Amino acid sequence: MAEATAHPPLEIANRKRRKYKKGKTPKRGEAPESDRLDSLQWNESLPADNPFLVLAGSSEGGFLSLEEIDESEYGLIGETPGLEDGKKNKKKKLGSDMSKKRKRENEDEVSVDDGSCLIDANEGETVAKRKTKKKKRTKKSKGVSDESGHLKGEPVLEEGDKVKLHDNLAGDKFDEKLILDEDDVYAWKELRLHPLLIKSICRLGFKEPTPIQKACIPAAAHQGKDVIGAAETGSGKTLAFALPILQRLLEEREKESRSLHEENKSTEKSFLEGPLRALIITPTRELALQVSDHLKEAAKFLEIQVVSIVGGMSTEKQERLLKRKPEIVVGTPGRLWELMSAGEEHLVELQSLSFFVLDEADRMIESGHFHELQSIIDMLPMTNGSSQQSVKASAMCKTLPNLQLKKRQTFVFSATISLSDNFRRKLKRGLSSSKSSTSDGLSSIETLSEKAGIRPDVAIVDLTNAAIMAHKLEESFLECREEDKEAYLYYILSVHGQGRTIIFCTSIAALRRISSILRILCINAWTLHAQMQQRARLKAMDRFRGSEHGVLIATDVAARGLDIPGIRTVVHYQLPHSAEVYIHRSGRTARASADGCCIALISPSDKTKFFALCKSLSKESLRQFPVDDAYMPEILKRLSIARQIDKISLSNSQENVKKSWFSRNAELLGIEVEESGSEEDIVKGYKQKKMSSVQLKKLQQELNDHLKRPLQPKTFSHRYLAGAGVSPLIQQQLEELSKKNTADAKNSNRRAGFVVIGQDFVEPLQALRSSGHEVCVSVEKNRETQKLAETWKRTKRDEKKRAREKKRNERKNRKAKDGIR
Ligand SMILES: Nc1ncnc2c1ncn2[C@@H]1O[C@H](COP(=O)(O)OP(=O)(O)OP(=O)(O)O)[C@@H](O)[C@H]1O
Repeated sequence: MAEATAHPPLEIANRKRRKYKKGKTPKRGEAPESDRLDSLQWNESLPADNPFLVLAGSSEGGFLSLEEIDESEYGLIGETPGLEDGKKNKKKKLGSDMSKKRKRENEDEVSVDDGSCLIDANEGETVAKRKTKKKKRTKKSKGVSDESGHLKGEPVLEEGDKVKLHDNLAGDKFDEKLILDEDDVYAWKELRLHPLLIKSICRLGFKEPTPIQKACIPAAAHQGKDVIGAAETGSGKTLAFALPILQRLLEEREKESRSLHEENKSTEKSFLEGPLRALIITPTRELALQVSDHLKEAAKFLEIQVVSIVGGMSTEKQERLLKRKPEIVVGTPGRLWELMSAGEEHLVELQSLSFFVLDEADRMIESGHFHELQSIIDMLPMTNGSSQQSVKASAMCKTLPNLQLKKRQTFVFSATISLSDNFRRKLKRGLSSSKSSTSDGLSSIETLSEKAGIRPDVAIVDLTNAAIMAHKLEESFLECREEDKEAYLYYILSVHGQGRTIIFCTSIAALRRISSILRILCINAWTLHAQMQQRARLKAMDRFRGSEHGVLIATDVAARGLDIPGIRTVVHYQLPHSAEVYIHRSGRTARASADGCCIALISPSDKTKFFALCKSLSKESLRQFPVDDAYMPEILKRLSIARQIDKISLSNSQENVKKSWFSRNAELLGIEVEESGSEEDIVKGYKQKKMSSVQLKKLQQELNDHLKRPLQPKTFSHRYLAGAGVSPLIQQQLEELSKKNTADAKNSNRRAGFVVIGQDFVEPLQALRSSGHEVCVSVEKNRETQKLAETWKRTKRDEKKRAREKKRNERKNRKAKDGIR
């Protein structure tokens, strides 16, 4: 059954994302022996005082676009106790909930911008009231989404609120389905969280706190301490700072309503609107939106507004949202500072700010937005200010109960924070309180923490393990020539393309190129980079989230914090700028309790960088990603056609852009444009255009023919319908067809026509586990091996020399003896 194209199952296969065909066999461009890692030479150009060991950030440019330049700096100073494996992950649900929500928000531009959330803790009548109010408000600010159109509710918290809240936990009011019972989340009990928070946790299905949550929540929520927290990627750091914030806000409300009750004052008070209590800053927009979603999920049963303030979205809408006085604001430094410097009331009245959070703190200090962050920090009231200052603060905040004028807590979190002993000692001694204190040799993250007002009794929770990477992550590399990277990427996606994959590039140019090639090859890939409109960025993220085997090609804008369930593979198409970025990029997979793998594509020019990276992460060996070379001829054939198509399409579109620019400008100037050049040139131009369009059609047809057939290894026998890379569904259909064919053959006394042999897709992680082998990547060891090899060669050379001399001497002696005779 060689002509498989005629078969209906294969017709189905053709409609699938990946298309296959057996093709001719051009030779795979093998990397020269000298380029292979096994024979890697210590590159003398790597200086003894390795520049990659210095973690330095550029000081110019935009925050996002800076992640898309072609320079690298590696180096991590890590010291760390192990991280327990103690988390159970139900994040899929959360992830899909969030994704659905974002989808809803995306449908309405306004709601995306808004990102505010009202979490309702009131009884039925209040809900009714709120509904009417909501209608009014929606009328006022046309187009505001349901979620962000939250209205001021009127909760009545009285004596015995706790009991009421417990009743809420019983679930009579909320018809929300909880994944877990209160009994299932017993492990959370010791953290003494508010019952409504426990209910949210039941809803999220998180059976037990992760180690970072266990360590941070008591210190932050009950001891009122500042926290510097470091733990591996995907370990639940967001809730580690979010839960203490919500806990304290809830406790304060209860106390306040109790004291109002004691004073026999009306306890009918809205907690929805109030001064800003928590300001959370993240380095990227997507992360800010994700963190605010996460907070909303955690605060599902509370009456707390969370608003996200990020760039790329309507400022007016965000101002409107801030007028509702949300207690929690999550944002990026650029837009926050833009609004603050314009005097946005809610953002500049910071006397009652109780929480200041820097998520992915080490990223904040690296580039352009540091100045904006610094300006925001300068606006914050001092945490350990004099009593005079407190008096001033109290005077300014007449509306605030004393309760809320407590000292501010600062949380600094990341997966890659390393604090010097000097800083730890300094913390013990007590930091100087002045904001103008200059860095006395402290690294920037330390200066930042100090300036943000970290107090001396800060809880430092460092749970990063010695390897720093997520413990269920399997790292690997694939060595190839620069020009073969596209082929190997296609190999990974087509032979092993199971689950979601993120491909990281450092430059937007590379991202554009590979996304165009992959699209021509019918692999539907979405892109994410800083030059995209925010709307398009969110759309790409949503589509990627919604596609089970989706492919996202991203710059380092997506490297930090993004939590998308089901990412099985991370491909480092280009190596990142620093070891930190490598850790964060790789951490998009193997999150919470899931596993995953990352593959770094290493060309000869990447080796120096790669060695430096391995050295700074203390890696001596790494697994080589296994490649079945038998697939490469067909892959290279497809790729060669795709490149030709890409080239023609690119030059056509460039021509069109040029033309449209010219005619547009001519139109603006009111000039009539005539075809330039001689008649001969014009005819030649038309001919060329026609030729290129004919060629394009021909190439497209040729590629379609290749893609119609399953991707098969060169050794594949035509007697079989299916080879590797056939999805389980197609495999099953082919087997049924085969059975039918065999039965028909029996009935008509013919020999059975075909046999089906195939295999399910093997995802990269499985392939790596089954046949990836360890290769030494330590520069020192490579140097030692090289020395040994050189010594061995020298010994051999000497031995040969000695043998030759011996022979020569023997010959001489023989001749001398013969002469004497
Ligand atoms: N106690 C828990 N049990 C199970 N899953 C949890 C728990 N806490 C958080 N999660 C889930 O784990 C995932 C990762 O959490 P989060 O995004 O907070 O990680 P992170 O440590 O901030 O990662 P990164 O360093 O990459 O930013 C999320 O999907 C979250 O819902």
